[in-house]
Amino acid sequence: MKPKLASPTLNALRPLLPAYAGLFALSLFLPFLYFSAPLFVSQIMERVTTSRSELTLFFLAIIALFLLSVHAFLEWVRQKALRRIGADIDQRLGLVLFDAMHRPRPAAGLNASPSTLNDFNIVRDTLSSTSVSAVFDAFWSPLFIIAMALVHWVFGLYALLMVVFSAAMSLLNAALVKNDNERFQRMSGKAAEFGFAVTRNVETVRALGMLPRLRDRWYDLHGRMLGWQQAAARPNDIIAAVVRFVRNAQMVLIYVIGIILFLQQEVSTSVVFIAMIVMLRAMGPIDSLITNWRSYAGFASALSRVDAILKDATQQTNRISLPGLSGPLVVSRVFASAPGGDKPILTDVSFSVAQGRTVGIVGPSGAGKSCLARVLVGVWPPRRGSIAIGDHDLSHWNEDDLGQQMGYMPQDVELLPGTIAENIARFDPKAAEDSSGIIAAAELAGITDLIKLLPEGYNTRVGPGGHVLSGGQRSRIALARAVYGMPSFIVLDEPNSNLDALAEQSLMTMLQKLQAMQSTVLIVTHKLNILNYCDDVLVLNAGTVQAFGTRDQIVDRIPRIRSQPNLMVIEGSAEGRRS
Ligand SMILES: Nc1ncnc2c1ncn2[C@@H]1O[C@H](COP(=O)(O)OP(=O)(O)OP(=O)(O)O)[C@@H](O)[C@H]1O
Repeated sequence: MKPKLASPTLNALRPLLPAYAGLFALSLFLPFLYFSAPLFVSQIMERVTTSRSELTLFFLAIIALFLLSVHAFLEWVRQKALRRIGADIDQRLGLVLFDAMHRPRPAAGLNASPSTLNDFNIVRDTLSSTSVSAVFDAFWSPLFIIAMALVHWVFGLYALLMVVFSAAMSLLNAALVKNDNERFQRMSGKAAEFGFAVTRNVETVRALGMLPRLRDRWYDLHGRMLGWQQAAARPNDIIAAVVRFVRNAQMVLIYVIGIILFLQQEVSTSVVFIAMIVMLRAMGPIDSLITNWRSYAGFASALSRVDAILKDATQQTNRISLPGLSGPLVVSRVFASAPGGDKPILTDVSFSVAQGRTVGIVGPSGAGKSCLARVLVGVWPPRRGSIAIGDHDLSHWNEDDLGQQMGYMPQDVELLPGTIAENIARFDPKAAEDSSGIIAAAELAGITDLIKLLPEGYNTRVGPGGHVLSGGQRSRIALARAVYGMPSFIVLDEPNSNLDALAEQSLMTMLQKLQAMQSTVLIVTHKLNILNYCDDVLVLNAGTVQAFGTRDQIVDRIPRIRSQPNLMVIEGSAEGRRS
């Protein structure tokens, strides 16, 4: 069995090893071809200048041009291979990463940021760019040193000393800038996220006169980021200057060594010339590794962030797809907190709902109602306890299959970039051929009149650059999206908070139709009129079930529910709670 690498990203790219091996083999020929031009010059100096033969010059030129064209061709093949490797990396990891970014991960929650895709671009580009060929070329530096030693051992020793010096400088540089560079990367992410949050909330920011303060705060983060970048660059600049000086000086020194050897009649002048060229070739790749340290450091930190996202990515694909959702909902002893958080939000929540019943979930702000809604639809996995529909625990389902059989409307509705039809159909490509499901969902949600008023009806585009919908219009389209496919299990989180009286009436009609269709519906609400359309009521307070029972039982037992339009704290025992 092949040993597993610590990096899940590199593990996933293992099948590309033969491609890299091919690239390495190709890189094997290139160093030899580097010698074409210097050999041509030395041959001219040795043969043509003494024989004065133009024919020799002509043949030497033909050979040199042929070798140079082979060199150019192999370089082109190498670039093409690298580009193909880049496309392959994208194919292998692009979808997996996008998927993993949007799934909850037990250890870290859902904390992928928009810059994660940028990190992936850095990883892909580095692994398919000249950064790779530079490493391969550097691998051949010892060959050049041997070549120099074959010419004369003094040249070999000198080249070896130079390579060791440059490598030591490179390692020293990496060690000196490591911490500052990591701080720079972290601060760069923070500044970008802060700027992104301000851009997203620009209207509130301007309306409340917050722009100057937020600008200053962003500039503070930005300034700190630049500070760490400069701190990381400082040792690098000094080392780069030293390396540059040594690089320039080494040409002088090799000439001095060469001429001394020439004076001692140990080598010819053309050999000194070749030694100088070979020296350049030996040092070139190592110099470029040192100069490119920033891109290698950027690659390492981008790789570690992509690795963190991919670590738990395999869990989802292992789950099986189960048959359709049907049967009672049984929530038993559920404890939950936000993904990646420790603070308990739901504590020991248990209740069961027979199929086809409509349950109103009420309770004061911060009681955990939205958290319960998220747990019920599986986007927040419970810490402990189980949620089952029929005979199946929801945690055993494949998340995507489960989602397609459920309806969910979140508290803050945001539609995705696309048409109204695509949003209602949850971007199901089959809906483009058969729109009956979209129309049925729109009719059930009572939004056909609303759609008729839109500039291009179902084909109206929403999202950046598209038609701007009002909050109420968005909520109503999200309702149609929730009932698309006539799911038998639906969770609606404050569906009527943005609705006018007419739209609220459509919602009530929809609830009645869903009851007739035997769909189980759970509605989080602050507006108590909706309870008239519920069979059961669950009262949540401070993350625990305070009361659960039939509507009449609960509403009669807690008179304050009726009298308070905005339910604050509901008093009463948890009697009548089913578990
Ligand atoms: N994404 C989150 N990360 C961490 N904590 C969260 C998150 N969302 C909610 N909480 C916390 O969970 C608790 C319950 O929040 P929740 O949104 O479920 O309340 P709610 O009953 O729906 O309130 P409201 O009626 O105001 O919508 C709150 O204390 C909140 O701070």
